Amino acid sequence: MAAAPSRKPLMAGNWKMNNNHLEAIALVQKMAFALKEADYDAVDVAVVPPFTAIRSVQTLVDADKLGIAYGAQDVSQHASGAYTGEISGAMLAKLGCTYAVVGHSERRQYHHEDDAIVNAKVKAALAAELTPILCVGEGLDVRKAGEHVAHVLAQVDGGLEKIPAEQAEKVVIAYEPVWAIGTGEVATPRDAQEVCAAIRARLAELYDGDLAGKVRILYGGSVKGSNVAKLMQEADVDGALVGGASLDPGEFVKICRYRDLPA
Ligand SMILES: O=C[C@H](O)COP(=O)(O)O
Repeated sequence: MAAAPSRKPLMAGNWKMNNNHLEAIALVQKMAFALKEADYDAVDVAVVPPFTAIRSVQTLVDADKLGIAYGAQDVSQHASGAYTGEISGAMLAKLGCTYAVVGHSERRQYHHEDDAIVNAKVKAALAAELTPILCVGEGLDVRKAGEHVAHVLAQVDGGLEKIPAEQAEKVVIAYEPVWAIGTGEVATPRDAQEVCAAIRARLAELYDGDLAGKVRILYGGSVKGSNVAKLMQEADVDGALVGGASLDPGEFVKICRYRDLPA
């Protein structure tokens, strides 16, 4: 069963530390050339370039009135001040960013971001009216121990701590099992659905009303044109956070058009 019609799928390409600002322009131009109105009607399309390319992407998107949204790969937990190297939510909002990825496993692993920092970053993004894409996911050891659901739900609890419902409903959650990131080893649709459904059930416990039904939950980890259609058939998978495949415009457009692909 596919995602509920009330949740428009989101396909977001996280470029990670790839593409300078000139390469970014070329990539977005190629995507924009291929994507048609019907594609944007069917899915929200976003690119997440490195900070240094955001201004160039903004200029292109504005000049050509493109339907592609964009965001940042991280955001500071602080609003302003003496934080060398940090980029604030307000700065990103001023650049027209819609999204800020928060708590990506690479930030958690290489920059020691724990749930408290991730929670502060989610709050900072929301305060700047950015949509946080809150990343959660277990490592291989946790999965092998059968503790993946509990691990991910603890990250959801931590990331959303003290965030009121009117703010939480704007958050996008990305389930990215660490063992599937950049490895070519995609989670099975069943694995993805198990955890995405558990996340939605947790949202229903944390928040009243239909919030859980509104929040988009993405899957990320080795998503490609060859596996996206099957993943998107799952009821609680509302899109994908795509790494490597988003660097190839043809492949990313294929992912955005998953409906045309055989499942
Ligand atoms: O943010 C994206 C994820 O880390 C997935 O990366 P990947 O598609 O290269 O596995």
